[in-house]
This record gives sequence, C-alpha cells and structure tokens, in this order.
Amino acid sequence: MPIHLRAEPGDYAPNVLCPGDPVRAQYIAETFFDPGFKQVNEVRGMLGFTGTFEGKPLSVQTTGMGAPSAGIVFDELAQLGAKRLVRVGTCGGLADDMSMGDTVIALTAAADDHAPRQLSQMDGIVPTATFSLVEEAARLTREGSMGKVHIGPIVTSGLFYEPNWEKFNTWKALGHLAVEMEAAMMYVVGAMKGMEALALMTVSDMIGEGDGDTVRISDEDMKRGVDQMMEIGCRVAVSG
Ligand SMILES: O=P(O)(O)O[C@H]1O[C@H](CO)[C@@H](O)[C@H]1O
Ligand SMILES: O=c1cc[nH]c(=O)[nH]1
Repeated sequence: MPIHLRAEPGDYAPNVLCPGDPVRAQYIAETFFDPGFKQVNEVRGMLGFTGTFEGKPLSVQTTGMGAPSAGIVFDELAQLGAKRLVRVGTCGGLADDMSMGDTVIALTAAADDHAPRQLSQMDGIVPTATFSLVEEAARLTREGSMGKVHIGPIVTSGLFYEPNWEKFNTWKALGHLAVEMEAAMMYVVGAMKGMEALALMTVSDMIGEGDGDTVRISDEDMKRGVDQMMEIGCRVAVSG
C-alpha cells in the first residue's frame, strides 16, 4: 500500500482521470461515472474514486497543485497498476484566439519547473503526450459539439505567482498555448513508468501581457468549460 494513496492494487482502474482539485474529482465521479462508484482515497483530502463510465472501469484521482505533489500521485498510481493517465485540469490561456472555457489538448509540456527535470535527470527533456491519445481526443472533438479546442504545446510552470511576468509573453511568442502546473510531470512519470498520458485543460483565466492584467473565469463559465472538457475526458480515458 503506497504512502499517500492508501489503496491496494485493484482498487484503481487501469485508466485514471487526474484533476488537481479534489472538488472537481468528486464532481466528475458524481456527474459522469455510472451509479455505484466508490471512494478509494481520502488521505490529505486527495480524493480518489473508482467506478465505471458507460460500463468501462475508470478512476479519478486528485493530484493537488504543482509537480512535487502530482509526481507523488502519478508514481503511486503506477505502483497501484495504472496504465493510462488523463489530466483534466485548468490552465491560463496565452493564445490570442482563445477564450475562457475553451479546451486545450497538450501535445508537449515544456518543463519550466525543476521537478520534472530532476526526475528525468535530463535538462533538455521534452515531456510529450501519448500520440494515440492525442489523435483520439482530436477525433472525439471533431465528432462532438463542444466549444473551441486548441491542440499544441503548453508550459508547465513551477510557480503560479511568477515574478518574471515577461516569461509568459516569451512562451506565447514561441507558440505555447497555455500555462499550468502538472502536465510535464505527468508526461515524464508516464514515460518512465510505462503509462500512457494526455493532459486536457479548461482555460480558467486569460494571461494578460502585464502582471495584474489576468482575467479570471466566472464560476458559471468554469462549470460550462469543465463540462465541455469532460465531453471528451472520460471517452479518451476509456478508449481503445
Ligand atoms: O485546476 P488544476 O487541475 O489544479 O490545474 C491548475 O490549477 C492550479 C493553479 O490554480 C494548478 O494545479 C494548475 O495546474
Ligand atoms: O497554473 C495555472 C492554472 C490556471 N491558470 C493559471 O494562470 N495558471
């Protein structure tokens, strides 16, 4: 039994949704899982649930915020037999053609954070999604009627309150779509432990050009955005 996910192999499904926020984990289980799901973790409030989605086994596990916390969870999920991780997170939008509530699919997650580089022991690592999951997510997006979806590189930052705001403008100029705090770690742990991985995120704020220019999403739009992301989240997680 791992130290932070107090569960046994078999308590989690091979496919696991990974939000940062425990409230979102519970909302996902209650809203999208079939009736009869069970709670499998509550240590430190890092809620985890296992059930089924359209009859197929699926878990959802909170990661907490930032790569050090999420890295513990991803590693322990691997110890418990997980084979596929699908992050269902939020992010700050950088791209000009983006609006709050849009969905981002992260092809790569640049590690502007020490933890994924420390773990991989490679400063030049390019943490990358599993391409078959990107393809499936893109296909489901075309099939559905969800809002705007953006596919491309993102940045995983070690800091939410970045003192060097100019960095965000540079990442944007380099074609990065969004910033968040866990995807690079998930892609690195996935590569090292043989787990497929894909990060999906709802744009929860638009990063302005200067510190203090950022605009935050309303609670109502956040719910709409998460529901849109979840139109593909569960399906990608159980696909194949
Ligand atoms: O909404 P979640 O999934 O937590 O993701 C984003 O939100 C948190 C910061 O507010 C960070 O964890 C970031 O990655
Ligand atoms: O890490 C994050 C998540 C949401 N919004 C941000 O600006 N940063």
